[in-house]
Amino acid sequence: MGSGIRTASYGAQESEPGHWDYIVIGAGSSGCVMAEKLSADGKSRVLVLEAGGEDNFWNRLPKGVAKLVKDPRKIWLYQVTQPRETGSDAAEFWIRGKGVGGSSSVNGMIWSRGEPADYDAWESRHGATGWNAGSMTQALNALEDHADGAGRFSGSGGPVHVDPQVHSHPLAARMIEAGAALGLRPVRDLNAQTGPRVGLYSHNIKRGLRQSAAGTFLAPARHRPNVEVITGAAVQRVVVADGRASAVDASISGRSRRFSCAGEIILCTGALETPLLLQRSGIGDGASLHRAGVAPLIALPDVGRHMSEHLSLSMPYRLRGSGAAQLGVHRSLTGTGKYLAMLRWATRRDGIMATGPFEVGAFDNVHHADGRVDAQYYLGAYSFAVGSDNDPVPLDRIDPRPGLTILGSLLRLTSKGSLHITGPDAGDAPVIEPNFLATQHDQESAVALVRRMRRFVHAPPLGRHVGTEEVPGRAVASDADILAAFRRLSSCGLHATGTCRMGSDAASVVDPRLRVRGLERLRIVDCSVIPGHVTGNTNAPAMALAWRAAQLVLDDRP
Ligand SMILES: Cc1cc2nc3c(=O)[nH]c(=O)nc-3n(C[C@H](O)[C@H](O)[C@H](O)COP(=O)(O)OP(=O)(O)OC[C@H]3O[C@@H](n4cnc5c(N)ncnc54)[C@H](O)[C@@H]3O)c2cc1C
Repeated sequence: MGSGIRTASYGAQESEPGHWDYIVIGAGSSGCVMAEKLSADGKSRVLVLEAGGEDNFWNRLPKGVAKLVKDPRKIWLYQVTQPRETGSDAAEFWIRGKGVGGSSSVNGMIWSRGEPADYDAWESRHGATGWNAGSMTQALNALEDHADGAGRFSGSGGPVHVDPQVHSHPLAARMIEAGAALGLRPVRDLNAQTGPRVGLYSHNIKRGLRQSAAGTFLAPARHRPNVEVITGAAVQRVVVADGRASAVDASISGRSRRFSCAGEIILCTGALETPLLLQRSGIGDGASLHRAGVAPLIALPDVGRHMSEHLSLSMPYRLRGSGAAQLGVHRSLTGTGKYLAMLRWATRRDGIMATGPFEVGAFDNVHHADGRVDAQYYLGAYSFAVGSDNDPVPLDRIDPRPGLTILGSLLRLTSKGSLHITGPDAGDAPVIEPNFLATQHDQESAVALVRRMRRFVHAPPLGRHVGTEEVPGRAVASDADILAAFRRLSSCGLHATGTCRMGSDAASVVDPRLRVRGLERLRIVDCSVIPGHVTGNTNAPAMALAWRAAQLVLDDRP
């Protein structure tokens, strides 16, 4: 093996018959939107290849998220290779949704649109021509069927039902008042405003059921005669011939199959998998590919670089005082209360089981000098059994005692991470280096966030109910101690972006029409192309990105 290049162990290749105009790889938030939009006029044949399986009951029950995030059939587990502290073990795992709907089928269902200034920066700072507040607002509005109707930042009649008031509880009003006491603007709909604000989260939940990308977009599309969806099809690599993407090799039930494409191949495998899939296909940094035993075909060194994440710390508190037991939702999430809550959901499709992990949310500025939002809070009226890993939301370990959780996320970190393959096979574990808290700015932001969360929970009228802080604990008080605790106990925000960033510069991985540079007929449409910050959750932006991208693809149809 003098060249150092290993041949991936795909076994014998069987060619699949079929003449596809588009092959969409990955049926997640963006992939399902692409499949629906590209097939809608019936003129193109669309094949969707998804590594995971079909939805089940737990995907549809909103609180089913507790089971899903522990089920290896429903999630991908990516082991982070870089330890949080020098000398400690690398023990962190990142999860992503697996199966139709992708991460939208296992996520917290918080519908968060990001801020218009985020999208304007994609265009003005990152060269993503055409991607700005105007075009993304248009796409987001088109997606929505908002319970309050159409507005400047809401749509009506679209496929995704958005409800700004899914579920409330006795502590929620006090949480919102505490945020207001801190200077955050109390709002009915967190998406209708920008800037520091507090309110109930909007959710993509309809009549008590999760609205995943699979149910909303793929289900109607797959009944069309021009659409085929194959689940259990893990794509190993894109085949490049004569300067264009011509086919994909997928493993199905242990057999390797080749699917040829007459038109375009569209990667929608998410911000972690898409750069790895490109690298396995020989697209990336030449030296790094060579080290991994893959023959370099297209030199694109930024594949797998510039990874942004939202870094989060979950802080559980005990509730105190005589009325504490009535305030929290712990009784509906544990013991017999849980069964009663399930019964209520089964008969009325409402209550605590009909919502995600957190009801109350807020956006804040904790450190950036420009005053724009750089932090997000998630508040729940329960706490959980604390483990050494400080699992952010272990919904299977709810503490039966009254509690409260505030989870804070840093949204505009300046540290960038990377990921790359170590071998040619999909089974070769990648190297993942988030590089969290590498800059002074990010370190100061982490300390500011913890101090601000403490002020939040102790602000009136919430403060009088709040007792012991369980993580990191009141003894952690100096800046140095808070930073050390944050480094050790924080978790990724499940919002990775930027690993195949779009831009107008030659070093960007895709151009603003999302075409991979250096070859024809390969596009990327998922969170990996997002070039700048999203100051909020990433499901709605991923769907909006695909909504607009599908139109770009159709505009280029021969
Ligand atoms: C547990 C969790 C909770 C979250 N909570 C929220 C929330 O409340 N609100 C919010 O807005 N965002 C949330 N997010 C983030 C959001 O859901 C994701 O950012 C978004 O869904 C990503 O969309 P995507 O299309 O880029 O990728 P995904 O939706 O992850 O889709 C990728 C798809 O590709 C498939 N795939 C991967 N590799 C292959 C392969 N080799 N071959 C074939 N198929 C493959 C996967 O199985 C998956 O179906 C959460 C994410 C997670 C994981």
